Amino acid sequence: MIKRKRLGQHFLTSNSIAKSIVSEAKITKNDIVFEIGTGQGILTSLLCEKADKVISVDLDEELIKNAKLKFSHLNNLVLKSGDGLKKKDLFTIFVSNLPYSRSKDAIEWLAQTPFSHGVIMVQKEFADKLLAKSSKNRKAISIIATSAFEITAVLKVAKNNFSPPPKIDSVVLKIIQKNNLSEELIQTINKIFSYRRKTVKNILKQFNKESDIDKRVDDLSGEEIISLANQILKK
Ligand SMILES: C[S@@+](CC[C@H](N)C(=O)[O-])C[C@H]1O[C@@H](n2cnc3c(N)ncnc32)[C@H](O)[C@@H]1O
Repeated sequence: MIKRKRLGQHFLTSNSIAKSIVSEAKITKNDIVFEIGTGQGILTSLLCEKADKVISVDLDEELIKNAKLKFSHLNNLVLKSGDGLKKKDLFTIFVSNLPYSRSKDAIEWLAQTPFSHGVIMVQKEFADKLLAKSSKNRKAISIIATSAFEITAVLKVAKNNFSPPPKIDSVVLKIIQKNNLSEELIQTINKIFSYRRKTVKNILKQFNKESDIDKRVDDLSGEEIISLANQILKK
C-alpha cells in the first residue's frame, strides 16, 4: 500500500477514457510513443495498435513483469523497468497518466526533451497551475510549461474512474511542443520564483547584475520572466 501511494498507483479503469486519451494523441504508424507508468497497461495495448513502436516504462518491476506476460504477443512494444524520467529513448509522441508526485519533474523533463506532442493526465490542481491566467496563481512550473508547450485541457476525469480512487479529480491535457528549454534556464526560472517578493533590481543584485526595474515577479509577463532568466544566465 505504501509503495502504491508513493508511486501514484491509481489505475485508470475506464476503457472509454483510455480510448479518448489515445485518440487525442493522433498517433500514426510513423510514430514512436513513450509512455511513463505502464501500470496495468490500459493505455499500452491501445497505443500499440496505432504506433510503429511503443516504449513503456514503470518504476515498479512487478508491474513490468506482469505486462511482459500479458502483452507477449505485441511485437512493437518495448517494456522497461526504472525511472521513466531518466531514460534517454527518442520518441515523437508522449502519452502518460502521470504519477502525481512526479508531475512537475515530468514537465521539466519534457521541456528539455525534443518530441512533437503529447497527451498527459494530471491532477486538476496541477492542471490549474499550468493553465493559470492570473499572475498570483502562477508558479515557476506555469512559466516553464507555457514557454515549452501549447497546452489545452481536453477532458475532465472524475476520481471514481481510478482504482483505488485518488482524493482529487484529474484533467487530460494535450501538449504541443513549441520550444526546448535548457536545464539551466529551468533552474533559473525556479530560482526567480524563490525571490518572488523581490523587485527585478534586487533579484539581479543577487546575481551581481544591475537594473533599475522596480517591478516584482508578479508584475512581469511570462516572456519578461524568461528574458530576466536569460539575463541572469548571460556571462
Ligand atoms: C497513475 S498510474 C498510471 C498507470 C496506467 N498508465 C493507467 O493509466 O492506469 C502511474 C504509474 O506510474 C508508475 N511510476 C511512478 N513513478 C514512475 C517513474 N518515475 N517512472 C516510471 N513509472 C513510474 C507507477 O508505478 C504507476 O504504475
